[in-house]
Amino acid sequence: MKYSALRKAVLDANFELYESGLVISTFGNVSAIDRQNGIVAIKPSGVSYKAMNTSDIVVTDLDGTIIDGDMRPSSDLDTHIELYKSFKAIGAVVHTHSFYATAWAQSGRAIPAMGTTHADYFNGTIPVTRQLTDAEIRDDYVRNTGRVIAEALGNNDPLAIPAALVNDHGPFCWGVDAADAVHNAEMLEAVARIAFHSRQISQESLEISAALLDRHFQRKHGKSATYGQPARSKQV
Ligand SMILES: O=C(CO)[C@@H](O)[C@H](O)COP(=O)(O)O
Repeated sequence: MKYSALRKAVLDANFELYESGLVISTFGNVSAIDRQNGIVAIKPSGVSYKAMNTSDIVVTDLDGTIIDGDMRPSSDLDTHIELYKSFKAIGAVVHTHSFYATAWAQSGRAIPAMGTTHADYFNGTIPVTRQLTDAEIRDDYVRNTGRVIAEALGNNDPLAIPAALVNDHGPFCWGVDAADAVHNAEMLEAVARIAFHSRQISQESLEISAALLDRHFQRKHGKSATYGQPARSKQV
């Protein structure tokens, strides 16, 4: 089978996503990009995770044209492709409807860095996008979803804040490869849950100091990492 290594990595990441409990039914999807060959491998649309196998993973070019595979690619393909074009350092994209992150997204609220758990994985506020206009929903909706994510990240390093909450919809995460992107989706859901309950307890919006944010993020992902952690921003 062609593109078997990329397909297998994407299949395994989709299985991990399902086993993590971040998705139910056919919600969500994982893709990865091979930038050298200009191809994307993505979950097929509407297929049960339990029934998926390597040959079901659909391979497209960066225009979204299917180059190998018998099934329809995920309905979110154009969002994934838009993120690959906007964020050159990422190697994979994950979309979920995980409960807490989706609740923050549907509420139109960004998740501020309320504590060190957040700071360990996200170097600042996890942004929420603006709502799409009726025209953006009518024309090129899926690609426009990717555009408002890139807009919400602004000048932030996408590997330092590897997630965004799409208003009215749900979270998109990314990483250097499919396993990293799924891990970031798991960390996002944990942070979203802690943030929800922290705000319920405190009845106000909390935010840690820039010094504490930087200390925690840098010690896990910065150049001075002492734990031998791979630098998250390795190029793909
Ligand atoms: O966001 C949505 C639906 O709201 C989609 O992500 C579905 O959750 C999964 O669609 P497929 O990947 O099966 O096409």
